Amino acid sequence: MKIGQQLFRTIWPVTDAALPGHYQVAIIDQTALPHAWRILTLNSVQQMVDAIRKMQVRGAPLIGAAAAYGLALASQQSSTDETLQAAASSLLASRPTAVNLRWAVERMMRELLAMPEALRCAHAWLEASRIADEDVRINQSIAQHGLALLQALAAEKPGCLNILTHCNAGWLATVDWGTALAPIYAAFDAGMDIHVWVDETRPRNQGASLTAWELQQHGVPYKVICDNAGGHLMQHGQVDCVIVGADRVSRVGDVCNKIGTYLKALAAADNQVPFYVAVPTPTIDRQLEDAIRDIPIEERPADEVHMMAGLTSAGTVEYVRVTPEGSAAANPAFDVTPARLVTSIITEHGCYAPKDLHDMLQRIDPI
Ligand SMILES: CSC[C@H]1O[C@H](OP(=O)(O)O)[C@H](O)[C@@H]1O
Repeated sequence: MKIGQQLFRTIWPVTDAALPGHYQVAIIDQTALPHAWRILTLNSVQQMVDAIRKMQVRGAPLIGAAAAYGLALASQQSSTDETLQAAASSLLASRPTAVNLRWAVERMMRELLAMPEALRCAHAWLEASRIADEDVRINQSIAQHGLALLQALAAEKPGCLNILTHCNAGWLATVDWGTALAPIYAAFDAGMDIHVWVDETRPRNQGASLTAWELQQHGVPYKVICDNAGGHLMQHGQVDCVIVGADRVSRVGDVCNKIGTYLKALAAADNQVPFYVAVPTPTIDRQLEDAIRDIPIEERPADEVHMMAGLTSAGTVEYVRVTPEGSAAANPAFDVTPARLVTSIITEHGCYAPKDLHDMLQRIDPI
């Protein structure tokens, strides 16, 4: 994505000046946005695990690519089965919900363990870059399929198309272009009259801090709203559709996404507002039977509920407590929206009603 005069992805390999022939991995530190732009260079799989766990790098497709690069960093130290297995286990344990991370680790390990140790390091960097490049192509395709949906909605109503989105499923959550925001960028770039309601998305505020920043950088009109305002706006005809991302989707179209998505889907159903989910096929878990029962929902630290970060008048970022000392807090990071509440799933292969997703999956080869 273009930031100022420069094109960026969210993750990329850089040559290690101190070690010719070695690479580091550069990421945008998403915990610094929107108040600071900070690039981190990672030198080891442990540093990648820490960055994923701290959500310096986040978003289902992006943590898949990050895990792939994490294995490339590990193979730079040693390419033995033991080293790679240990690295894979650490990466898988970093965040349990987004299936992309498991998908990327399994794909990398299938490739690497099948070849001689001497060839593994070079191939790891190549395969990680392939995963990153595929993500970009997938999201560009999601953008076009989603654009057609938005154009069909706009054809039915005069004036501005109001789209609500939850959390951040923009280019920051992927290698580039995003998933839920990809059709929005495509619509804006095509000259459509659109406006985006941006759910702040407590407790980490990925909407208020990341989606708002992305849309501002691109010039897309938006308003940040508190998470509880969406239902009211839908009741008053101010939302023409909802588009969200996903962290794991079952083959029948149950959607696991950031906490609060389910409540938006309920409000959308109650107000006949189309509810779209943008899903690259690596986010679909073909083995998943019962999403509510079987998807591991990450429980994140209680401090994410107790504390909030903000910019002081002096221009420094400080954390403040918003709950009484000694309070307990629960912090499930995701919830599951049943397929019955999903209007259409936007994939790189086209848009599908949940009931048609399984047939599509039968026709395409997993990547
Ligand atoms: C296209 S990103 C999908 C998904 O990932 C985000 O989770 P997190 O910010 O915790 O990494 C969020 O649920 C997005 O909708």
